[in-house]
Amino acid sequence: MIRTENLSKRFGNVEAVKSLNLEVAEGTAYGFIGPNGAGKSTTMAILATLLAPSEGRAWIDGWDVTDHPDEVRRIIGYMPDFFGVYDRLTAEEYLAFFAAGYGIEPPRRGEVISRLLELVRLSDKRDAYVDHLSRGMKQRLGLARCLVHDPKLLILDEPASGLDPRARIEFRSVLRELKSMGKTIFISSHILPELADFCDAIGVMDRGRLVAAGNVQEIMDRYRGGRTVEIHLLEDADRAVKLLEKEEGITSLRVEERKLTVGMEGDEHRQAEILSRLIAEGISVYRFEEVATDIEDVFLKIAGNGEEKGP
Ligand SMILES: Nc1ncnc2c1ncn2[C@@H]1O[C@H](COP(=O)(O)OP(=O)(O)OP(=O)(O)O)[C@@H](O)[C@H]1O
Repeated sequence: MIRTENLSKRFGNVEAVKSLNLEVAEGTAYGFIGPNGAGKSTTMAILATLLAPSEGRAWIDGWDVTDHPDEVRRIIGYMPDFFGVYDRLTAEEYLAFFAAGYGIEPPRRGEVISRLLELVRLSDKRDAYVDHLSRGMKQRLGLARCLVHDPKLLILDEPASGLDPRARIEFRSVLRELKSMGKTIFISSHILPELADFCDAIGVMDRGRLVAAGNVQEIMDRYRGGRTVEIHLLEDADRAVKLLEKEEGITSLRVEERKLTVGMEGDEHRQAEILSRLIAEGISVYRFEEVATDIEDVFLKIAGNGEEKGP
């Protein structure tokens, strides 16, 4: 559904996207992950035919985005990271405006709008002014707007950013429904866990490059390395930190008040050794346990090593 070949975009001296080779199969929910400035929005705007690439090519469902923008626009629904919502319109009028823009004839508009409002769970807000809607509702209305022409592919740029947990869950459940309808969903976020359990595949961008791509589990296995242990203390972390900093094979150390999250090489014997050192030092440990590696840590590892790893 999406393919790019050496896709690049420069803004003056800034190389926002560097030789990107991406493939997204039809029907996939694909998470496009990366920190701020990684090049996600730029890539999405090129795929949405709103920006011209500096080099390389991109195809949507076989259509070249540069040569066939009209065909591409019929296939995609694009939700940018910021969009206006025409405050003086009701939800229904807002969608009617876009339905008209997409050439949906007036007799069909009412039905299309009802169906969309139901899908995004806003049927009861049909007559509400858009500026009276909560942020989560506005986002869902924005999603409905990019569905008016029943596109096969959705390109959603950080749709969940700024939403509270409940609004995120609601948004995600609408996305699940769209996925079950067979839509291909290309969605970006700078937070991997937010997408990991929803997406079939992910691509991680860092400084314009795709540094990892594949199914979530494969990527986790490839980059996990080592183990993570949580150590809970009855005292301030200073003494424990000093001790751990001298130990070999400690790959990361995060302190949150009296809890330490320690990335380390080695197996359970090594963990036992560390625990006995802490105890021998008189440090009051009341919990010491291995935890599943945080998916966010894996992401930071990938993104942090981006330049070296290559696609
Ligand atoms: N119109 C523009 N003019 C100049 N530089 C730009 C423009 N658009 C993007 N950039 C630069 O290109 C790089 C990639 O930006 P982009 O917005 O694509 O990243 P992103 O991964 O979407 O980040 P964010 O999550 O912050 O939106 C950044 O360095 C950005 O400053």
